[in-house]
Amino acid sequence: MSNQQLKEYTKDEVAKHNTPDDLWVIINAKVFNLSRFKDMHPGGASVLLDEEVAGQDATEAFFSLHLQEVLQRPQYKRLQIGTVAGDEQLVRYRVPGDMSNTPYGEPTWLTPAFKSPYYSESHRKLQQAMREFTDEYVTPDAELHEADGKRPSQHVFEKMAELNLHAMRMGPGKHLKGLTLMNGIVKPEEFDYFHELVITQELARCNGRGYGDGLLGGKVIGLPPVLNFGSEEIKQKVIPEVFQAKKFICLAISEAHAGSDVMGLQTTATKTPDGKFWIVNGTKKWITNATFADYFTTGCKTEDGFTVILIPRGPGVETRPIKTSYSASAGTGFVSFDNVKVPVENTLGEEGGGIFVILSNFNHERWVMCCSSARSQRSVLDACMQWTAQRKAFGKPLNSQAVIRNKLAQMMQRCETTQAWLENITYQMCNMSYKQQAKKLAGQIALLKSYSTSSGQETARDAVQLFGGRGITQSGMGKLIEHYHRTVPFDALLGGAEDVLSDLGVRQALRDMPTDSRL
Ligand code: HEM
Repeated sequence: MSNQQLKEYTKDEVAKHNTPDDLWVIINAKVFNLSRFKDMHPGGASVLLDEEVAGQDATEAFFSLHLQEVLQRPQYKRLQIGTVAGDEQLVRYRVPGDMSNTPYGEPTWLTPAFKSPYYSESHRKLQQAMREFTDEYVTPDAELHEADGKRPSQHVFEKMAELNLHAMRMGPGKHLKGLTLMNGIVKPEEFDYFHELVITQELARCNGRGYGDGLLGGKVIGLPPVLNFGSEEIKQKVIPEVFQAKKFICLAISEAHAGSDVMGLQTTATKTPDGKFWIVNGTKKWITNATFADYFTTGCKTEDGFTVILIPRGPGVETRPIKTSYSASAGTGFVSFDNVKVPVENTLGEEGGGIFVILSNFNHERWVMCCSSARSQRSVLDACMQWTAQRKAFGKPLNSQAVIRNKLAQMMQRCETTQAWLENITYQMCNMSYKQQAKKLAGQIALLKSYSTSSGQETARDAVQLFGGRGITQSGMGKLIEHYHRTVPFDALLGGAEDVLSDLGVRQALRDMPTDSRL
């Protein structure tokens, strides 16, 4: 019901409705009739009958105990019967596309009065469009399927396909040629890594970690070997199907036997005597999107070493879900290949050259993870800033305590450091060839990823302390914190474990140590 259709009441009129059978309250300048709802109220009837609540303005009490989204739910919106004459809303309701007005709630480039050399008008326009798109289509679907474990809805995949988001998430390149990107906001030839950063960071705001990976995380890592190393025939068939969300693809590398140690893999591919087919045998574990994938970009041991082969779902390919501590919406699965016959034309890159195919993919994958990790941490900081301002303990807001402010300080430092380093690396990526990136940035990206995920885990731990019991509760005011704290280890493991990445960063630096320098 719009405000125009709602009746206006004075505060005195509302105050007369303060009995169990006739119970009204004012919340944010709106009048609610809770007479029938009180017995179904999850917080109990007694709190609503309190003399400071029944018939009174309960705005402060309400917002100290509920997320504002509660009032947007249709079943509760219906309880609203009127507005209060002359009363202003105390709390601003968020609408799709809104920017946070909390200090540090957005990266500096999106904060009024701050400037950045990295972003142009098209980045800013894309950011606004992505924010609206995420709020309107992605977040509601994430809320639903993070909880029920079903894969993201086909209509979301299709909406993303219409805007060519699946193509844009593969980064800049020839694959964008001729496509209309986000209704023409960005031209294919101007699309750069900052546009991709914007897309990744805005999608990360859906705050569904498992769902977010379900939203074609498998494609982001499984399709590049096809794009960069597939035959023309394979590319022409597979890429359009995947970009249009008609088919799904995943990367099948890790096994029960080996994860970061790619050369330790045991899945084998042997050629048929006529040399026309591969016969693939083996198993893969923790494969994102496996349960609904149509194609598996698979690492195999071959006669010449390690080879990557594109395996379509078919006879001999089985997948089953693996229950992990994030949502089954990610489609995390166990894959078995049992005498699977695949044409040799499905080989991606050189036979025996698989390690190059996989390694060239790692930088981009890890950088994407840094983008989303930086943004998720910021959403947590935003929530902590709001919570510690509105939550009162011992008669004062939490943020009036120095020990609380110290936790906020550290969160701000981690967020700003991660984003600034990320933007610097992104700028270098925009100015280096793919080959140069592999040579010069592998170490930087590895170090940033391990920094952002270890700092993310510290932020998660601190945020739980700030939210108390709500930080370990899956509904209500701390649900974002509970979710982040439970799922942040996925950032820290997927794409390379922290210790492995830190070590990689240092080893890359040592490789370039001059032999002629002395202290
Ligand atoms: C339109 C009016 C209201 C609606 C629709 C509503 C709805 C809800 C819902 C959905 C929850 C569960 C939230 C969760 O999952 O944690 C809840 C909890 C609660 N509500 Fe309300 N409520 C309303 C008004 C009020 C008011 C005026 C008070 C007064 C102080 C109140 C006090 C509480 C309390 C104490 C809880 C438990 C909070 C917790 O466990 O953290 N509610 N309410």
